[in-house]
Amino acid sequence: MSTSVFNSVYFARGCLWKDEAKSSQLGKRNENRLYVARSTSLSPRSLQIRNSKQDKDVRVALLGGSGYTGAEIIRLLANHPFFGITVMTADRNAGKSIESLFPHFITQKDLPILVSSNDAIFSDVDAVLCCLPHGTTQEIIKALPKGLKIVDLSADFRLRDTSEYEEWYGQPHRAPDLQEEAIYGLTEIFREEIKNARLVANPGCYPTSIQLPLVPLIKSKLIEYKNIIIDSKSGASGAGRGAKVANLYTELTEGIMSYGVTRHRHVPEIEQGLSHAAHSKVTVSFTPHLMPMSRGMQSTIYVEMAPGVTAEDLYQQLKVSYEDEEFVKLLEKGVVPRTHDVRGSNYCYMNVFPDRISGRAIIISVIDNLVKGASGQALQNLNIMMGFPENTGLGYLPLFP
Ligand SMILES: NC(=O)C1=CN([C@@H]2O[C@H](COP(=O)(O)OP(=O)(O)OC[C@H]3O[C@@H](n4cnc5c(N)ncnc54)[C@H](OP(=O)(O)O)[C@@H]3O)[C@@H](O)[C@H]2O)C=CC1
Ligand SMILES: CC(=O)N[C@@H](CCC(=O)OP(=O)(O)O)C(=O)O
Repeated sequence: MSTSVFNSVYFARGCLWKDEAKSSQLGKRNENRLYVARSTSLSPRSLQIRNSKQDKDVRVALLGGSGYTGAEIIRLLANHPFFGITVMTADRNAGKSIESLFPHFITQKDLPILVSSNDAIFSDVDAVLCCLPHGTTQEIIKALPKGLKIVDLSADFRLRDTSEYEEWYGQPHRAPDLQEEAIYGLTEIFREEIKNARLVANPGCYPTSIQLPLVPLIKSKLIEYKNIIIDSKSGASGAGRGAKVANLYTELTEGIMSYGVTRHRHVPEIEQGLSHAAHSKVTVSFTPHLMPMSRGMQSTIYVEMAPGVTAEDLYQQLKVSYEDEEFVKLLEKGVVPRTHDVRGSNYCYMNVFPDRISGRAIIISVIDNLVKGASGQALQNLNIMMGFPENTGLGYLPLFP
């Protein structure tokens, strides 16, 4: 296709050049247009998916590029027209190239070499995506130059009460001042606050799959705040790439395993979000399970409805709450959400079912733990913080089968 034909095809489809995109109403919700970077000569080379800064406007430092969520950021950013990775860190893997750790990135030759956090230089960086283990992140973010936009995927800035952090994470909070300014990044619920945030605490994967259906139902007082029972299941990538016996093939395959029973560290995060929605204390029973699959997450939630409320009322409320949302989808009545159907995408699919027991309902929600549960939601948030339409670069359809 010649350049002029290519351009006219794109213009005909309503695409904007990137400076038009930036000066249009930035951060506008559910903008479905496709944005393309300006390119004066469109050779096959210039059409290859690329990751480094090159023509891209926002220079991103990716901390923890050698982990699973870091790799997912790299995959998603390959198609992002405005964000390019200019700095990438690792710990044990510092000094290596990304393709030596992830051979599926062999085409991404222009990505920087992984360096240790101490050797990373942030002078030419606009934004930071922090994909490090919880407990390491507060010190590292504290030392970053002011003025950078930061999305932290770890749990280090999610709990507003620093004593609660200490109780559940077993160490004192090392950046309480930063905690005060951190905004909780459950995009569909805190979009307005995220727009002006400097530091966003990206939610945990379980809390994302649980709060998305429950927050609107709690806000509208359709369900009781007690007796909420949550049974969640995660693929093994949720535990990261580090070697652990529990993640060996032999330990995972042909079975499921409950863990963190009664004391999983996501409980305070889930209760914080639900209590904020209720304006009073909400407690939940939560049990996560490790499943023999690489990615995907399902939360099955059992609730007691307020007097006189039916499952149809819950369904209608979720329909209203999410009808304009691009990434949260209430399925047709009776259709069971499956992890298969969101795999590799930034979607959360959900549905509500009347329980056989009167007065109760069962809600099922599914996400991909690495996308809406981590890196996809992080990019959705960074898009908003940098003034781009929040779906930019996130137009991945689910990967099935
Ligand atoms: N996996 C998931 O589904 C989700 C994860 N999260 C959170 O995102 C964060 C990253 O998770 P994930 O990618 O799965 O984890 P991984 O274990 O796969 O990756 C961790 C990354 O951090 C680096 N790292 C490890 N220790 C240190 C340290 N002390 N100082 C600096 N860098 C270090 C690792 O480098 P190296 O490879 O060199 O050791 C690696 O790049 C975690 O906080 C996790 O809880 C949130 C939602 C979902
Ligand atoms: C399967 C598995 O191990 N999952 C992780 C949760 C992943 C996640 O969202 O955790 P963060 O709070 O660390 O971001 C866990 O249970 O600890």
